[in-house]
Amino acid sequence: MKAGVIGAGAWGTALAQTLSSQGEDVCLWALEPEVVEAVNRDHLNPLYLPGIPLNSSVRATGDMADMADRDLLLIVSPAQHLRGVVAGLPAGVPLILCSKGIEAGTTLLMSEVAQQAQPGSPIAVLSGPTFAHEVAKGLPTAITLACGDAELGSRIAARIARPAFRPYLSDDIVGAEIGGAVKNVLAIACGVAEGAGLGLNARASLISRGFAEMTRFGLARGARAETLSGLSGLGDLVLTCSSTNSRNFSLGKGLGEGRPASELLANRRTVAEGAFTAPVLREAARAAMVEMPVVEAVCALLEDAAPLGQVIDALLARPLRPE
Ligand SMILES: NC(=O)c1ccc[n+]([C@@H]2O[C@H](COP(=O)([O-])OP(=O)(O)OC[C@H]3O[C@@H](n4cnc5c(N)ncnc54)[C@H](O)[C@@H]3O)[C@@H](O)[C@H]2O)c1
Ligand SMILES: O=P(O)(O)OC[C@H](O)CO
Repeated sequence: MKAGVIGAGAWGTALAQTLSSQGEDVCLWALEPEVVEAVNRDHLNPLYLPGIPLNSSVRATGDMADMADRDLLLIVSPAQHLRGVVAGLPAGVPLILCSKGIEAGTTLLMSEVAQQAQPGSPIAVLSGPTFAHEVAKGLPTAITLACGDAELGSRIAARIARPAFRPYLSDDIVGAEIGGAVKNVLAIACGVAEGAGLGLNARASLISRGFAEMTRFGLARGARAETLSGLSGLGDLVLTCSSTNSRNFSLGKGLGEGRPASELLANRRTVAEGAFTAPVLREAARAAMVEMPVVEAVCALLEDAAPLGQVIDALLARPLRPE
């Protein structure tokens, strides 16, 4: 069993560590030569997953040609780079998409992008409440594995499951992807509430009303409600909206403290996907005639389109409506 992991950020490295824990031969592709060197020489990834000793069986490469002999590929690049990354892979190998986002310019989900970039490759989606450093330490984690082909999905679930890493199988790829993409934007909103000192009632309201937005949008794009209320939707929403361990929540916290988005996003090495997803989600929601006021508010703050107080007041002044 030879798996390839494409992308050696925090999540790709954590997945490589988890997979390699039970004899899987794992090759990790990294963009940065210093990451390749550190993984192979020191069994560490200080750039993206500092302080976690990696299994010596995790081998890193900077050469995509090394993926030619892999029979399973996990794609863990930032969402906006997924198309380019997938296009360079060998054809016909099952792809597990682990990135959370919607493609700018096309409003396509990652599975739709991957199908265009590698039309012959079977696709699954892995998404759920999974802080990378916790998974890498072997802490208990449950996650959704969505695959349209039930037999392939079962085989992949059995192959990636570990004693403390439990995939739950679904056939709703769209639902799993929409949960993961939308929760990042809502986590920015919850971070804003934290940074602006709006209190825990406000956070709970944002999670709950945000979930209503996620559900409206998901249903409009063909997702199933039970997927959105599962690990990859509500589960990940709760995780990401509750902790500064989340890059998206932290970004929002900075916005809530009054720091400009341009400063918070400049020169960052790690990815806060919600910042890229927010305007694309707004565009897709408007096209589908789905109201997403929390998402619209996050966009206004990211674009510095209105002062924080005005954005908060506008949300609070929306017409009263039934729940
Ligand atoms: N970190 C987590 O806990 C976690 C958990 C689940 C899912 N995810 C998702 O996984 C994806 C990757 O996130 P991460 O946390 O591993 O990344 P990260 O923030 O730790 O690292 C950034 C990654 O982007 C890569 N990158 C930068 N420029 C690139 C380019 N031009 N082409 C290809 N890759 C490029 C870097 O090499 C690095 O792998 C995101 O979509 C994220 O939402 C992350
Ligand atoms: O740090 P974040 O906000 O990118 O969240 C990481 C994962 O998506 C949590 O499931």
